[in-house]
Amino acid sequence: MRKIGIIGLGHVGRLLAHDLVIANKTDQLVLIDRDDALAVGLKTDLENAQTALNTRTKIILQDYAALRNVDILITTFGNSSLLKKEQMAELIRNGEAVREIAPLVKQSGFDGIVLNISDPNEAITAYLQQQLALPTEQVIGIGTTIDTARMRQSVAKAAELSSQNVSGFVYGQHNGDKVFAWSTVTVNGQKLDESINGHHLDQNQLRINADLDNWYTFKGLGYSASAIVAWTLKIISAILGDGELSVSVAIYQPQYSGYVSFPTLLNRNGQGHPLLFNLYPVEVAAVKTAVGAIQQQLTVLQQGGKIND
Ligand SMILES: NC(=O)c1ccc[n+]([C@@H]2O[C@H](COP(=O)([O-])OP(=O)(O)OC[C@H]3O[C@@H](n4cnc5c(N)ncnc54)[C@H](O)[C@@H]3O)[C@@H](O)[C@H]2O)c1
Repeated sequence: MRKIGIIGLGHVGRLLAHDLVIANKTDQLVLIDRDDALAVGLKTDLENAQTALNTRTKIILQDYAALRNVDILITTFGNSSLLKKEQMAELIRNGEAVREIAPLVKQSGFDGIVLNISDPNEAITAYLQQQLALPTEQVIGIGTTIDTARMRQSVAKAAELSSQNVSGFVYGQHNGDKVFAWSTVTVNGQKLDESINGHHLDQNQLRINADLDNWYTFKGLGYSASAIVAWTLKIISAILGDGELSVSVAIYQPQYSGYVSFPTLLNRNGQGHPLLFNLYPVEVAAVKTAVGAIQQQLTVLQQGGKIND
């Protein structure tokens, strides 16, 4: 039996719940939010939706104890409207949410895989791992998955190809010290310093275009959900046993003694092997800078940062 939990039923959590039910990706779904009316509304809507389906997902509401035998717990708590003010504005609030949620998850006896979406992603993932006291392999964050997808799409558009032809990764810190590791990027096996499909690609412009996608999404919608949910579903499939997936996710990287977004092979056990590329020295230095920035945020969280506004 497949069982998934979601904590936080805002834009991301509720779209994810919808897709899991519609595509029959789980047998049981535990839904939790601090807003009772929102949780009840979502459960009712999803149960009504199932009248049009030939499949059935059992929905369990607001019950931390039901997380005991969950395979994957997706954390999507937060307040994404704060991002309009400042990219790291959720740090303190989401730190408080971790301190509220973690004892309840622990008490349930949960021993599955945590996939954290909440931001600032790497620091909140690291803090969740510490507060849940689970092995690092079991606690991963979505990290720079979307940044990587946007980078590949930016390269693909410039080369007039589909993004399936592009490989390579963004390392570091989602929405912060992102490291576009151009040394890892290839288009059908060709490095970017060669002419690609008749185009000479400018890395600065590629980066600007990738970042612009984020800007347009937030300016128009005020949040982002579709891309993150699509990649979360791909990761869930890999963890539930459909094979292995290489993504740039927030993992504990012993080489850097901390959590950082790093290309990794995900499989049934959660974090599989980190993928080790020969980065340019400037890229290694940038990853170290990102690790330092993530560690600073983690220190704020560990010191019990409080909201003073
Ligand atoms: N890493 C990425 O690429 C990426 C992309 C999109 C969103 N995000 C992040 O994901 C998180 C969710 O985004 P969203 O747009 O759905 O946010 P949202 O503000 O729409 O919803 C957050 C939900 O979390 C709930 N919540 C807050 N604290 C809680 C707690 N202690 N216990 C239970 N529920 C709690 C709120 O009631 C709300 O329903 C945010 O942190 C956002 O920044 C990350």
